[in-house]
Amino acid sequence: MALSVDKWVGFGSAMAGFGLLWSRMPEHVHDEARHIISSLVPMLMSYFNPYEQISISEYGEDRFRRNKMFDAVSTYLRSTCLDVASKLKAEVGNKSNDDPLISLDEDQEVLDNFNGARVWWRLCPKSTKNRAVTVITVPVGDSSEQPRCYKLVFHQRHRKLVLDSYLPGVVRLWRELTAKNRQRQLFTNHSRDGKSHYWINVPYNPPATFDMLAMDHSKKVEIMEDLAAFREAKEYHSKVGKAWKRGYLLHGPPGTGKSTMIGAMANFLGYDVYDLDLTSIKDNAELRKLFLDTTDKSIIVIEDIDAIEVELTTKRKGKEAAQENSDKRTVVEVRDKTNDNGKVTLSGLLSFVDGLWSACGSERIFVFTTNHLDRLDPALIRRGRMDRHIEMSYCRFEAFKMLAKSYLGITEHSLFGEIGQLLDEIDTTPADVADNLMLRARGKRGGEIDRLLDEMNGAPADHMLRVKRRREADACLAGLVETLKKAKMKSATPPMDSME
Ligand SMILES: Nc1ncnc2c1ncn2[C@@H]1O[C@H](COP(=O)(O)OP(=O)(O)OP(=O)(O)O)[C@@H](O)[C@H]1O
Ligand SMILES: [Mg+2]
Repeated sequence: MALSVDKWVGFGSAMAGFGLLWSRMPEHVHDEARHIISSLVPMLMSYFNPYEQISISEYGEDRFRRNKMFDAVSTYLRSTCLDVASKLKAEVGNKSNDDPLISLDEDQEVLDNFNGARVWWRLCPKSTKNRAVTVITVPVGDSSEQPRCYKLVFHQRHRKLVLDSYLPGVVRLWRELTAKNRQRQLFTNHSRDGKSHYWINVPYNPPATFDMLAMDHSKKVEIMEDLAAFREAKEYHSKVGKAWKRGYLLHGPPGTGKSTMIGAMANFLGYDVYDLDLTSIKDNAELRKLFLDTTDKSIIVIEDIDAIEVELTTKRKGKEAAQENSDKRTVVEVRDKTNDNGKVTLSGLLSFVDGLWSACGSERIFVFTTNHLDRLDPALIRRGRMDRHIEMSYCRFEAFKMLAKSYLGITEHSLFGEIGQLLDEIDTTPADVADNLMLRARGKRGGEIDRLLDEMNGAPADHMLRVKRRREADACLAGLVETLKKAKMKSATPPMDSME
């Protein structure tokens, strides 16, 4: 079929050439005859060549910009038509796995079916001339070298279907696949020579997922549902006239999983993360520039907002307010010395969260974290400003069971009862518990385990592995009980100065 389609298109070109020649016939040919024959040419052309063709060039008109339609077609063909092609090309992809990137080789033609219509695709190599007949072509510059291009051939009766449904479908699939396979990025603000600020980014693959986040189960499900609803709520937001953004305030003691939660959110939504360091930003104008440089589908994070807010509060309330709290005063004095004029102000920050500027950009999530909810300016935490306040709290038994499952792969153990009781009595962070569950405990008790395995030498490998895991879990949990008991004793002992 490849040949026959080419022939038809070639034949069409020949007929077009003939039409051109005919229109330049010498004067002596009778005018009327010339007119009749000229009008017959297009009819003959479409009779003999019922095929039409669309070219999609690799580069845009200016030769510098890639034509995204070309990339869309490459992705589409890679995912749908490779099975029927015999000439393929392999390259090393830019993903972290070793799977090569397979694509259609040049001059390989493939057939695709769409709603009963047959269409043919071919990747044409770079050439010095492009003689194909085109219905729609991506224009190319004056240079004699033509970039690579895809040619799509279809019967003229399918023209509407191809233009209105098939090609938009190709673009849609490309967008979906690109969004799915996209490498997430972590951005942070950086200043050049202490002057202008810009974002720098690195690939971001946070290991945390909601599955492994140790916290109250129903609270976790609620957050996941909230995020999922947000992602789908484009129409809702435009209907009620609200910017498509959401604010979360994560609060709780250090080591309770606030940063881990941000990673889990990014994984869940597939969004990029912008980690905004407010302390190094000069003024509101810089802050605005940075916000405007963020992309849609992103999480904008400001960690430890209380530390920054100290300064902002001071700006609003005057120095007396700062003197009430010695912690705060230290920060304020340093900041005041270094920044005399322009400052980032609370109102500047809030204008992006829910003020005038919040309408710039969409599908953004703001996450503020703090260890001290009580130190925040009421303007920042008033209802409606941050959509959700999420408390990350100390590790209790339910959270511990999640950690034991992720770290040790166990759901029950004879020490669980004692651990549950101890966790109810003392405030321990998930970070401390997780630290005890890491198999680093082998350092302490690994010798015993290795001796045991030596004795078992000759037993089936999977049995040995099971025993090894069990022993390691025993060691970690025993270590955790020891740590918790020590912490309990410490908290029960009155401090020295109170005994005086
Ligand atoms: N709720 C949790 N679930 C699972 N792991 C946790 C949890 N909390 C803490 N961890 C573990 O402890 C480490 C430290 O936690 P994380 O950095 O998220 O705490 P944080 O609340 O952000 O602390 P800080 O206030 O100091 O920034 C994490 O790498 C993670 O391994
Ligand atoms: Mg943190």
